[in-house]
Amino acid sequence: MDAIEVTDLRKTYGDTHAVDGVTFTVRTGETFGIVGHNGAGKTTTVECLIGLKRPDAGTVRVLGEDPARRRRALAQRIGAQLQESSLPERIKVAEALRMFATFYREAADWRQVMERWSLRPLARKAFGDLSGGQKQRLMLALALVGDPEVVVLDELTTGLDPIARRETWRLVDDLKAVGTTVVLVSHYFDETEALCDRVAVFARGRVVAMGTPDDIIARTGTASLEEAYFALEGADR
Ligand SMILES: Nc1ncnc2c1ncn2[C@@H]1O[C@H](COP(=O)(O)OP(=O)(O)OP(=O)(O)O)[C@@H](O)[C@H]1O
Repeated sequence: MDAIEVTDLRKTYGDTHAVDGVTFTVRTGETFGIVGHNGAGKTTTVECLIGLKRPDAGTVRVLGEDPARRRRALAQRIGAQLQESSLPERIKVAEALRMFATFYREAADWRQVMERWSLRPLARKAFGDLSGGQKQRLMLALALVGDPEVVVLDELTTGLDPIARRETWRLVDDLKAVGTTVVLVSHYFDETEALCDRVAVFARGRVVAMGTPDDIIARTGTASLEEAYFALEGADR
């Protein structure tokens, strides 16, 4: 069974067709990229995947369930690191991990998660005192403490310096290695190209290309996913 099936998804805000007939599937164990520029409909799509938004039309199935109806049950099986997600400034790293573990019926051992994501030296540090990269590492660990089958990462490395970005990429590679299904939302084409098995390129609420980064690059006769995007985006207008 595919981990995620999205068919003809539509979501409108007033006159804005934020998501305008999007179809894709994510295979179990795959790292799937949703890439596109600001306002392309990426976040709205993932909000529908995790049940935060209800589609106007189309169907969404995550692990065989409808997130709009089964959000609470699915929350036990999906880990999400969302754009601009945050924590209280004073909460300590270990405290946050311990607290998040209580949200899940079958959580991972939070101490092991802390160890695995190299957070032990920061255990007693307050969230507000962490660097951008450390905060991101903690948010990623929190998304994983429920031992999820599917992980959704939205704009994982926005605002990070190049070193912290590369470090975060390695963490995503580690996730892939243990067979977790990952949906990676990004407006960085290099990141998507480096990390994802397959990619859906979004523009103006629609998928303008889908496939492995190599396929999309070859099909468009370009040298990178970013160049491919501009070629497709121009052709789509
Ligand atoms: N709650 C809302 N009310 C009105 N319009 C919205 C709302 N949420 C999103 N939109 C609009 O829908 C479109 C798609 O937004 P969305 O956030 O899904 O795009 P995105 O690809 O994730 O962009 P970004 O990379 O900037 O986060 C945009 O034009 C946005 O302004």
